[in-house]
Amino acid sequence: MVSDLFPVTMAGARTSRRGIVLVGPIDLTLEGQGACVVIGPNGSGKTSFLRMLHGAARLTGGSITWGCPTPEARRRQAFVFQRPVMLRRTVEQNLTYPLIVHGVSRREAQSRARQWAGKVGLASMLDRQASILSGGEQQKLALARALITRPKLLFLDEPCASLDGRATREIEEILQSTKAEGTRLIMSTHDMGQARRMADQVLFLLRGKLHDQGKAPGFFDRPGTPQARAFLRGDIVE
Ligand SMILES: Nc1ncnc2c1ncn2[C@@H]1O[C@H](COP(=O)(O)OP(=O)(O)OP(=O)(O)O)[C@@H](O)[C@H]1O
Repeated sequence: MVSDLFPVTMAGARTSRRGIVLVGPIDLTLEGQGACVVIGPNGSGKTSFLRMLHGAARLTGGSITWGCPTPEARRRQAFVFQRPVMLRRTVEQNLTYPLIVHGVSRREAQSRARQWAGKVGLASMLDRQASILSGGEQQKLALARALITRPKLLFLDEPCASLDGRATREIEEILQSTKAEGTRLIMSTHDMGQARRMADQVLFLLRGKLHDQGKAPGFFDRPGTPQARAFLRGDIVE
């Protein structure tokens, strides 16, 4: 039996760089369902929070405890960055690569690559160089490349930054069906429309601390702190 990743518990968790705390200490337990959306002003620590939880930023204090051993938890997570890094290869090769690295046969990898390219609307672009795709197409490829490994948890850092309305909607549709299939999403966004559309749970970061949190949609109507209220109104919060 495969044990569950969740709940994950952060106890005094923090990450620092050259002695400066980027985010933390954070005390928080996350359960395994739905989309958790991380919001907050620029520099409040959203990216650092995601990276710390994923293990991409070193924990410099406190602990993070998964429902299963940490190496197993990390194997079952994927991370989509704000500016996806593409292999200088075709769309198909970008999709087959993570599978082949995990020991999947080339034939099986190609079949799954075609299936995933179809799911994200890139079926006609399999032979195209990934580097010449548009921003929206690259972000869809990055999503498919993350999802093709069937992660239980997907981190997304501003997945729709600099995308237009249509590309944003397409990405959100993929994320909604990913969520419906049981993958936990933890994502940051500056787009409060997107936060409202996507969130089951909201974390509001301010100056590297978890300042407020709540379930959606209630959080958006009744944030618990004046700072969260001001941020949601669009006021400058520092
Ligand atoms: N590698 C690093 N070295 C030093 N400081 C860093 C590093 N990465 C982030 N920081 C600092 O940590 C703080 C939090 O940054 P982070 O990128 O996590 O915030 P954010 O909420 O994601 O910001 P944004 O909304 O602008 O993307 C900022 O003050 C940033 O300058």
